Amino acid sequence: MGSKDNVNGEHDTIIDNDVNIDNNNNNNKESNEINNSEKEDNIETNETNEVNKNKEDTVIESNKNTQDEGSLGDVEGNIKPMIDYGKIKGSQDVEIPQLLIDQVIGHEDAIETIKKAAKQRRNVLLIGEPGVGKSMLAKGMAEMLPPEVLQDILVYPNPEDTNNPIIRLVPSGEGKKILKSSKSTVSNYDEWKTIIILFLMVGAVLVGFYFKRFWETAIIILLLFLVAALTKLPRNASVGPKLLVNNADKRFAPFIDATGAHAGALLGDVRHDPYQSGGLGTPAHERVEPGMIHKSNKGVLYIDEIGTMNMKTQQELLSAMQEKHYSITGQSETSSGAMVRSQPVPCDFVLVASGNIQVLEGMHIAMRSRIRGYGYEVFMKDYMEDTKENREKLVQFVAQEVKNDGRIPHFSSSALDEIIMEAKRRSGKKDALTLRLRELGGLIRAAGDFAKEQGADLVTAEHVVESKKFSRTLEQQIADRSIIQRKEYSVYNPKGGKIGIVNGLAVIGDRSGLISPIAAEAAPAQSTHEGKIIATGKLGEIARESVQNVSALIKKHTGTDISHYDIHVQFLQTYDGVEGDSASVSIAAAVISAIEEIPIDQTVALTGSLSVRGDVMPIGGATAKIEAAAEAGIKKVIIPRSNLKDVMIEKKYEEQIEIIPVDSLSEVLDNILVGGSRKNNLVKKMKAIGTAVAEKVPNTSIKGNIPNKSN
Ligand SMILES: Nc1ncnc2c1ncn2[C@@H]1O[C@H](COP(=O)(O)OP(=O)(O)OP(=O)(O)O)[C@@H](O)[C@H]1O
Repeated sequence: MGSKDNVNGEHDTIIDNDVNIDNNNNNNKESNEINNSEKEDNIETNETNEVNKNKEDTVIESNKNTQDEGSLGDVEGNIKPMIDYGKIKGSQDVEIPQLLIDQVIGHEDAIETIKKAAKQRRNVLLIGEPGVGKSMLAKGMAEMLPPEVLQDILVYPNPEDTNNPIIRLVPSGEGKKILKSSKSTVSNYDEWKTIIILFLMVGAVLVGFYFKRFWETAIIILLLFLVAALTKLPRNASVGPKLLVNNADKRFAPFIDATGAHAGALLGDVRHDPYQSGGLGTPAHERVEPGMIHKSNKGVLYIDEIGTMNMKTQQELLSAMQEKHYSITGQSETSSGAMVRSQPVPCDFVLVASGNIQVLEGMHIAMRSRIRGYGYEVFMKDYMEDTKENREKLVQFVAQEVKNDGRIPHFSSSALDEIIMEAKRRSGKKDALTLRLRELGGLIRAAGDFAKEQGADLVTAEHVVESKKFSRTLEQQIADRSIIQRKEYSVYNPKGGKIGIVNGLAVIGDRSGLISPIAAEAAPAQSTHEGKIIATGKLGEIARESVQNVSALIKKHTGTDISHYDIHVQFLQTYDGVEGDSASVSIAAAVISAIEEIPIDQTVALTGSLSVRGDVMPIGGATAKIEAAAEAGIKKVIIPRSNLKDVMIEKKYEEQIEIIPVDSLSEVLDNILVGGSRKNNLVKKMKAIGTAVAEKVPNTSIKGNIPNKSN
């Protein structure tokens, strides 16, 4: 991009790269090589210079902007730390708060709500992107619930009805003691029984020998043996309770993650016992298994993606929440466990449900209403403001991640700077830092692993930068490969000018840019009434819409009625899932180029969403798109002006690509079409579209162009 050069006044203006194509050759639809000659039609010279001067202003401004926000260095090249580290040399010097809730970064409002909910034992629904800290908040909430109210739950045999085991609650820690004493009672009884029988057997042998009555002695011994064996069998009456929930020695209220749990694990179950008939099997109470709702009694039950849980289970969960106790029974109807139903087991938990916004669709309507009525709903942020305090919090986050991982070295201040910078880039916004911290944690671990591999004691900025290369997401890897493939098969070629072909830009996944060439062809309509827009593939709808949007503008300002044409639009080698709205400006440019037979500069790539008025509206993923264009060898990239503040390209791309922010379609055409008077005539006419926008944004290149009323 040459940002520093430009700031220092040594900017390469786009005049240098501007190209002229002989107007007389414009009827020829074949590719035209761009030449760097200064041949301009005299009539157009003054205006072109004006346009180019304005372009310079615009480019300088854009580069300044990315310089300010996207670089660690200042204009002189001095490295400016992201925060004032003071005495802190690295993450090893950063204090980590004791409580988990204080380790959660960037969700002040959500933390406030969680604290309130913990105090009043309210349910909470957390909605947000993956990896922003939802389960961390839920765990933090459990730490805030009072542990002194915890109870142990025991299940006893019911002598009156063996299929209805008895439930008993005792203060936490008592359960273990009861179990121990009942076990020792049983074992003492067994020991005494064995000693007495042995004693009787020895006595019988001695008496038998003394009186020489061997047959009688043998029979007595056999009988004693039988008695011993039979008294072992019916254990039911003598065995003690089973400890269902043990909260002994717990410092905090339980946090149970029931994400993806099936009904048995969630609600409790009674195990099947094939030998239970005839009283020979395991007693019913010993087969009772607690559910997560019981284990989380007096604590937090956390369920991520609650909408994926089946409705029946959600309904049961709801009744457990309402009643605060739930009897345990066998979940499988065909199992002997289904005959058993325990007395109600307490399950007084606080529910923290979470997921992304789609999760609401699968959520039981009464469950949502219950949370709303007896709790709070929180929409989590995925970025926080880029302030000094928040940067410091990110440093704390790095220290936490290093400590939690336990296998990587600490981060030096330069590495911390690099992480803050990456958080900025990943937010996709100028004044923001990402809160998708699980993924940022991935980069921290990758950089740590790399530093360790290199035998370093501290992670440095270089380690972070290097590790970004091998910790690329799948989408980034797909995008990289597609760039190579497309280059190999000449799907696009960043050279010269071509009629009807434009280098569009798209995003796959979260933040991976992709060159998406679009081809348009215009032929006189076959139908006598009206031309057709023929667009293929998944993005056909967007193509049609885009051409329709632009048709009124073209007719009004160029006099060309596109309904006299059949227009074909094709996305060359486009992947499924490429988001398409940002292609609308590109499609419009390709169609205008095809109709007007003016070539498009292939060294330029383009992104933007087009309004019916011809305004270029903001799009997502500006940074990723610009970086993809630079990777693909593109020299200039046109983006909506309103996206300029979001641009934070990596330093290595800054020298490679020039960013041209625009407001209107006419500016797009001005920057992307090549040619002399033909192009200039068209742009001049199209300028009329942008006038309204120019009034709003005075520093655009539209200055001085008056709408041509004659058109
Ligand atoms: N706001 C945050 N503050 C501190 N650490 C965070 C934050 N968000 C995420 N992390 C880190 O990322 C890890 C994963 O976060 P967590 O499991 O809470 O995300 P989540 O929103 O529940 O994700 P998912 O919906 O995919 O389960 C945490 O253990 C922590 O290391």
